[in-house]
Amino acid sequence: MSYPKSYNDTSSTASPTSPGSFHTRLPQPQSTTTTLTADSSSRLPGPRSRRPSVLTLTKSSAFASGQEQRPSRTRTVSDVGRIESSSLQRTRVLERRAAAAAAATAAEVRRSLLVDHEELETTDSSDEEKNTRRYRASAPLLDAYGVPSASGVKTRASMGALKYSTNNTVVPPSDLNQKIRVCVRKRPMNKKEMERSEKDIAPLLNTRSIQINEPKLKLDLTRYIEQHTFIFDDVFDANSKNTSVYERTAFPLVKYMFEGGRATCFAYGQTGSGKTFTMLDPNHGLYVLAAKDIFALLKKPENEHLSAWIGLYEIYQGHIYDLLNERKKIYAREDAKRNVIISGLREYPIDNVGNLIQVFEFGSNERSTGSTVANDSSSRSHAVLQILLKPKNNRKKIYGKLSFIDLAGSERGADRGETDIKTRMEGAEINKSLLALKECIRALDQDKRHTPFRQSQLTQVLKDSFVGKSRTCMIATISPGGSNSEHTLNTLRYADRVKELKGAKNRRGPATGGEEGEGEGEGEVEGEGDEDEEEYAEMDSNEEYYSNDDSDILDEETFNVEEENIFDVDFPHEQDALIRSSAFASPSHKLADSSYSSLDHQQQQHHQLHHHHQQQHNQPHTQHLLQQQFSLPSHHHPMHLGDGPSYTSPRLNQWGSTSLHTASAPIPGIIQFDSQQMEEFVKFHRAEIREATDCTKRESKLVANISLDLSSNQDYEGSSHQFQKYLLDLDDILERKMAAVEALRDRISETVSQVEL
Ligand SMILES: Nc1ncnc2c1ncn2[C@@H]1O[C@H](COP(=O)(O)OP(=O)(O)OP(=O)(O)O)[C@@H](O)[C@H]1O
Repeated sequence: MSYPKSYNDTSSTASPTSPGSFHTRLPQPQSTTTTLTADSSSRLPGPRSRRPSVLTLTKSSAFASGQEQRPSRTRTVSDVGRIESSSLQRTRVLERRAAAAAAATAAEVRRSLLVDHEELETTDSSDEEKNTRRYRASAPLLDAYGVPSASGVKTRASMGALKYSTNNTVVPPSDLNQKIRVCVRKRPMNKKEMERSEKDIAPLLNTRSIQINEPKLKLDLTRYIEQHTFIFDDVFDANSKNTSVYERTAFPLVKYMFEGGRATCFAYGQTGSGKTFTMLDPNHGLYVLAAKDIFALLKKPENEHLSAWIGLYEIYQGHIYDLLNERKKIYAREDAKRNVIISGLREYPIDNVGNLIQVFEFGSNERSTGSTVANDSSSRSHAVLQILLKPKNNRKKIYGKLSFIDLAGSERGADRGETDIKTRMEGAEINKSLLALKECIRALDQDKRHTPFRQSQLTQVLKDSFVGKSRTCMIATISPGGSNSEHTLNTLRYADRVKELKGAKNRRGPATGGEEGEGEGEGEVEGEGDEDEEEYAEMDSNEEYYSNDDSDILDEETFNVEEENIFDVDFPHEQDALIRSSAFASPSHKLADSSYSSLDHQQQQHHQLHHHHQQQHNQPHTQHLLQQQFSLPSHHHPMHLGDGPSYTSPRLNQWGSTSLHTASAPIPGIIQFDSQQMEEFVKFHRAEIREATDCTKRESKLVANISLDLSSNQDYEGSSHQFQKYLLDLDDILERKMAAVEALRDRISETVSQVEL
């Protein structure tokens, strides 16, 4: 097992068993202390002295070498007590100093781990000996409990970055009323794993953090362990019962449902990691425990007007099938108030747990399962059990809703042992929908204006669990065995990405409502159109924007397609100004299209930039024009500001005092750009960056999709067709990108040509 560098550093100076190791762990003084003697040590002021270890060594070595020149005196009986008490005192002083020094060292370690990111980053790659994963510099600052402080979150804070400090620390329980909670459940070792004598690689550090000891192999085939530590809202150990998992996951959602909310509890994880066991086990799955509470709550006088209904369906290969109605194919649609309705879904009124279990068991026999390497009865579909609360006098109205989702396994096709096309297609579809789900949760947690519900059937049917008055609890299930380490890490990273965005949200300031996460435009009552709903419609017409991705293929670390663009964030007003600007639409670049004003801004920009591209052959080449314009003696060239007088630098006037040059006092050879001209150029440049960035995003999605298609499509003709389409799309994107760059270059020449030298 390896430890973070700083830990090693602090403990490596002496073997724990060596004499004086207690002292030698203390920070060493800069200078040597050979002049110190035992006598002088006792005169040292306590708090400032940090030299006991050296003192001890110095003293003994001095005695040993006979250099000590103290006058000898015979010990008397009266000395005994004095000596003992002084040595006791000295021991106490040393202990106090050691404790203070250890605390200082720990603080130093903590600081170096959490604050000095640069140092961490640089040691990361080189420090192979430590074999401990370093995390991104975006790690949040931690409070005393190792929990990120809201103010300290710098960027997209990875909860996984909370490291090292969590070991054996008591952490406060997380808030049960958060809009999104992410928990982890570890299952016990199964028979096969025990037979293989696999090690448990996922020890819990406390109730909220878990460590993964990933077995790795160096190039020279030496084995080593890489440690990863994650923090979540709750982490449940292998011996946790479903009841304790329920208390902190689904139970708060049940209460919320009775407040009129829509809630979703879903399990995500590798095949065989315990999703079905956790969610839908007929004896003690969370849905059974929830049902008990729901029926108990329904008996309360204040809920007498409500009744419970259940529906059970699966999403398989992008289609929805009613499991309580002979797998009839059904469809998701929206009602007039934009509530998601599973049209044709058979719902059963239920008033006791026995009935519920009976109905559920009947339905789950219909579910699509298959055998995988890891699980003999693996779910090949997402199963959704929805419990609706409806007013007794109005069956059509939904008061509250709780969905339990048992997702299909999250691992890669190859790992599922998918050999035939059907199974591979299933796997591809599963991966797409899981990525879509993650994107929706992210968008939800960030209160993004657009949530990509249309990306998959899964997110589409869950839309109303995401918008408005909604809450979500994700339970990431993991297997503890070493053979699953890669999947376990993938699962935890997926969960971590969902969780980490809470940091981004918190950074924008606390919620203003009574409950956490409900202050930002939430709390709408059932059926009321909210902002998200309106935007949902808006995004419907723009499906192209949300192409499908596959989490195994799209490298999100490298390119996060949902990341905010700093250029949009910092200067949101500029785009409008740019479009309205007459300078932007200069005669040569105005759109001939009469529908110009009805195009959205992005399209307008695209058209303008594209138009530039088409016109480039009629225009003098930028470089040529620049050469013409800037064909000045070198000391007058604007690129050689150091050689000539600086436009803004202070200059001595005739009386020897300094004066600033202004535009009204032109300097020979320096182009006098109009301030408006400069501003507009910068805006244009920003537009070009946006366009290029958008193109790059599209490229990234395109390559993700083709990778997915190629890996899941075994039909040669189909693949060629997909590939051809990919090439055409790529060509379009590249043309747009080049048009943007060319337009910018044209703009440079245009700007330069408009000024007088
Ligand atoms: N916490 C647990 N305690 C005891 N047994 C468990 C636990 N979790 C899972 N198991 C057992 O592990 C096996 C696999 O679990 P389960 O079928 O729930 O996995 P899964 O994640 O739903 O798999 P798939 O994605 O393939 O459907 C089952 O036999 C189940 O009883």
